[in-house]
Amino acid sequence: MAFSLQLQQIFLSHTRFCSQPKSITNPLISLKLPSIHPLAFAQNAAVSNIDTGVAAIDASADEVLLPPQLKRELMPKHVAVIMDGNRRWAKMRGLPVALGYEAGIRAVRNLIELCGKWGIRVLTLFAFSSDNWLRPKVEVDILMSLFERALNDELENFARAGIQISIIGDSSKLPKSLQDLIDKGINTTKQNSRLHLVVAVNYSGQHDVVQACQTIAQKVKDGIIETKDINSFLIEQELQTNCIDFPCPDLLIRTSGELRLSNFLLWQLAYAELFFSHSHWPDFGEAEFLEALCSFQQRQRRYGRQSS
Ligand SMILES: CC(C)=CCC/C(C)=C/CC/C(C)=C/COP(=O)(O)OP(=O)(O)O
Repeated sequence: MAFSLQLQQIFLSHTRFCSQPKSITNPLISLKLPSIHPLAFAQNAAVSNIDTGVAAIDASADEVLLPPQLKRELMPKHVAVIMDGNRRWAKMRGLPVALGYEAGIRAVRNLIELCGKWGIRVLTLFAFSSDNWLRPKVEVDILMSLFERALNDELENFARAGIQISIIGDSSKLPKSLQDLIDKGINTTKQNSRLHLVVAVNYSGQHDVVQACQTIAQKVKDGIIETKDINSFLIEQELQTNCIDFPCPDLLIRTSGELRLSNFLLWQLAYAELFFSHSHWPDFGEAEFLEALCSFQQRQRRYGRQSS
């Protein structure tokens, strides 16, 4: 993608903030160019616009329709969401759990549309944690069939709306029909660049770090890299989010009043701003998203620097 190349060129021209060599033929980074670490920007006033995402969204700036409360230059590039409270929403209404999840999927559709309209580049949704297998089988089955139906219903719309889909997590444990549909979705949307929708299914943030460590340890053992080469950029490239141009969320939203991360994107959330909403996920609509974004735009992101 053009904007990703542009950012990576900027990154490569600001090498003093990274300890590893930046040649793209270097074996350390041969598979994928390094992603942009927030610290690289935070320490360099010359590229401070990139810190706020301006350069990144210029490519589609004409199509971005923001409400007056939001400033384009302060929009997050990557928003991640823990969509909590679907069952509670259903129980409060005396409805079966399945209807809570169906309402949750309507809220997902709405949020995807808003992200596309407001120029957010990446939306990562925590749809199913690897701990969720511990739920009653009937509930897991409901969720799996709802994922499948939703994906099936939306695939054509994604293609039309320029949405790329990726999955993080271990999808090999999902029903085969869902795995096939996911493969189809990834293939048919891979050229799209308006919004990258990343769905975490059977995902564990701790496991992601463990598998990255295992891959890196193997590279050391095979003599591809030395222990002293291991740094945060190298680790980030081995995480499952290495498929995303902006792997670290700027903003994490969790609904339903719970104040925890629940094993979601543990490495990638290091510098994210956190927003906790009291709404249950099915009630999280435009007004609630706007509130989260306004709150985000009032934050001073310092990455450890002193306040200005
Ligand atoms: C295609 C796609 C991305 C679909 C997403 C569907 C969706 C809303 C999934 C949320 C799944 C989930 C396990 C939520 C957390 O608790 P909870 O909401 O089950 O229940 P709680 O009220 O007990 O917190």
